[in-house]
Amino acid sequence: QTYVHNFCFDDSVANSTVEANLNILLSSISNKATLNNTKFYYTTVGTSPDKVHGIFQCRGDLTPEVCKKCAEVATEEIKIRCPDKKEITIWYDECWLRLSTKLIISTMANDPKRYHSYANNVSNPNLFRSKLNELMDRLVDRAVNSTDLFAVDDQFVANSDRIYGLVQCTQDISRSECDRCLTNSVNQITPCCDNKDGGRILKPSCILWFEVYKFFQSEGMIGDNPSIDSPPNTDADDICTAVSLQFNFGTVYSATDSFSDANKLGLGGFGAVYKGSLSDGRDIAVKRLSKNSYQGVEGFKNEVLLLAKLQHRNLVRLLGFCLEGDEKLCIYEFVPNASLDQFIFDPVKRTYLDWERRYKIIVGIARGLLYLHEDSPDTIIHRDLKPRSILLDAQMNPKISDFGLARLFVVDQTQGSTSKIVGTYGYMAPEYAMHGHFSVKSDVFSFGVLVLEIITGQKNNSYSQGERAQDLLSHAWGQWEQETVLEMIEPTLRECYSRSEFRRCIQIGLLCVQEDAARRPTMSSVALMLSSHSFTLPVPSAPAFFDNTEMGLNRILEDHGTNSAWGSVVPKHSIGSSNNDASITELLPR
Ligand SMILES: Nc1ncnc2c1ncn2[C@@H]1O[C@H](COP(=O)(O)OP(=O)(O)OP(=O)(O)O)[C@@H](O)[C@H]1O
Repeated sequence: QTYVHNFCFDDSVANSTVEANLNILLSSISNKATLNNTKFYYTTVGTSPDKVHGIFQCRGDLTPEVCKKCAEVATEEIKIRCPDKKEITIWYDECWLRLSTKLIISTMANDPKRYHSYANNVSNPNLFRSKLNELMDRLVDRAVNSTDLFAVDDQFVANSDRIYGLVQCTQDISRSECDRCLTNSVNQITPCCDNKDGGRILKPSCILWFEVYKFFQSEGMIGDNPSIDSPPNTDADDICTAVSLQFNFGTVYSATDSFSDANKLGLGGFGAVYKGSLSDGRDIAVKRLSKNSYQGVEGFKNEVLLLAKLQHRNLVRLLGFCLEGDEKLCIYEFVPNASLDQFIFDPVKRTYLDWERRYKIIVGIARGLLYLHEDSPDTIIHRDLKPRSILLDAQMNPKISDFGLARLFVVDQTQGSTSKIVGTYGYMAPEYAMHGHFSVKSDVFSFGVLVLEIITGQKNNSYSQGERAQDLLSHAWGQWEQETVLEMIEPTLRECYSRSEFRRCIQIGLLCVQEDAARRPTMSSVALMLSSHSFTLPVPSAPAFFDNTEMGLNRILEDHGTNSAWGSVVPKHSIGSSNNDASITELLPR
C-alpha cells in the first residue's frame, strides 16, 4: 500500500465525542470493507452535532484482497498522520478515504485537491498533450457510462510510446456529477502536469492518473462496456459482448410505446428514428432500419459489434441492436439537444451559441473525427459529415452520429473508391464528388466546411453575398486574400468573440478545404492547431470552388450515373435527388 497524500483540517477534536466517534468509524470501515469484499463503503457514527461520516473507495481494477489491505492500512495510518482532526482525506495508490462531520455522501467535492506530478519531461509536448486529451476524453466517457464509475485504457502516442490512464469517481455520486468532477480534473492537467510524462489529480470525489507505463490491472476491469481494444472476431469474449448488446424486441417495442408516432423523432435516410425509455431510466434512440437492407443477420451483428466498440465522448454511442423477423434495429444513446444545424442556422437558437461554445463544439467534432480516423481499431471514414450529423447533448457537447451505417447495408464498392456517391452536396470534397475517391482527407474537407459554417452562421450551399450568389468557400478565400476575414463573423457574435481564435478557425477551415487533398492537414494536426495557439499554422492554398450551378450537378451525375442497387436500398441517397443527405460511413482496415 503506497501512501500518496493527505489533507487534515479543522481545530483539534482531542478528547471529544467527535474523536470517539471517529475512532469507531475507522474500525467500522476497516471491518466492513474486509467483510463485504466491497470497493465502496459509506457509514456514519453518532448523532448530530457529533455525527461523523466516512467514505472508503478502492480502485475498480483491484482485487478484494488488495482493497481490504488498503482499508486496513489507511484506517491505521490516519490516526498517525491526522491525529485529532475531523475533516480528513487520505489517498493511497490503491484506495482513498474521507472522514467528515459534514454530510459528504452523494455530494460531489472538487476540493481540497492535490496535484501530484513527476519530474520527467516529455520529448514532444504538443503531441503528448493531444494524445493525452484523447485518452482522457475516452476515459471520462467510459467511466460515466460504467456501473462502477471507473475506467482504464491506454493510448498510442508514437513508435512504442503509449500513455496509460485511470479515472475513478466515488460510487456515491451521480453519473453527471462524476462527469463534472472528472471533466474539471481533465481541465486541470495543464496546471498540474503540463509536459510531464505522468501525474495525478486527486480530489475527494474523483481521481485521475496517467503514466507512460502500465500501472493498473486489466484483469479486474469489469463494467458494462465492451472492450474497445481489438476488432471483433469469434472468440469467447465477443460472444459475451454480442449477448449483452442484443436487445429483446419486446423491450424496445414497449420502450418506444409500440413505435408510436408521438415517439417518432424523424425519418432519416436509413429509416425512422424513435425515442424510447428503458425500465432502468435510460433514454434511447432507436433507428428502425429499412427492411430491404441486403445485409444478412451475421453480417449485421458483426458490424454492430464493431461499431459498439467505438466509444468516445464525441461520438453518439451505439448501445446495441435488435433482430426480429426482418426487423433490424440499432439502439443508440439518446442525445437530447437535436442537431447542430437546428442551432447554427436558426434565427433565434443561433444566439444560444456564444463564441466559446462554438469553439468547444469545433474542438469536440475534431476530437471525435480524430478518434474515427486514427485512434479506433479500424480507420473509419464518415463520408457525410455535416451539421445535421452532429447531435448536441445536454451540456451542448457535440456528438458525431451515423458513423458506420453504410456497413449495415451491402453496397457495391471497393475500398477507397466507389461507383456510388453518398454524401451531401456542399460538404463533399471535389475528388469524392467528381471521381468517387474518398479518404480521411475527404472527411477533413467536410470538417473544414463545417468549421466555416459554425463560425460564420452561413450555409455553404445557400450562401449569398450581395447581388451575386457565391459559395461560402469562395467568399472565405476572397476575404482571406484581402485580409478582411473578420467581416465574416456570425452577426450575433460581432460584439463579443475572440478575434485571434476566429482568424485561426478561418485559416484552419481554409487549410481543410484546399483543393489538393494531399495539402489538407490530418485530423491529428487539426486537433493540435485547435488546442495549441502557439502552433504556427501553414498558409492555405486556394480551396476547391463549389460549383453551385445546374451544370455542376449534371456533371457529377454524368460522371457517376445513379446506382440502382443503392437507390433501391435507400433511394434518397442517390446523387441529384432533392434530399440527398443521409449519413454514410466507411470502415477500412488499418
Ligand atoms: N441518438 C439520437 N438521439 C436523439 N435524436 C436522434 C438520435 N439519432 C437521430 N436522432 C434524431 O432523429 C431524426 C432522424 O435522424 P437520422 O440520423 O436518421 O436522420 P437525419 O440525420 O435527419 O437524416 P439522414 O439520415 O438523411 O442524414 C433527426 O431529427 C435526429 O436529430
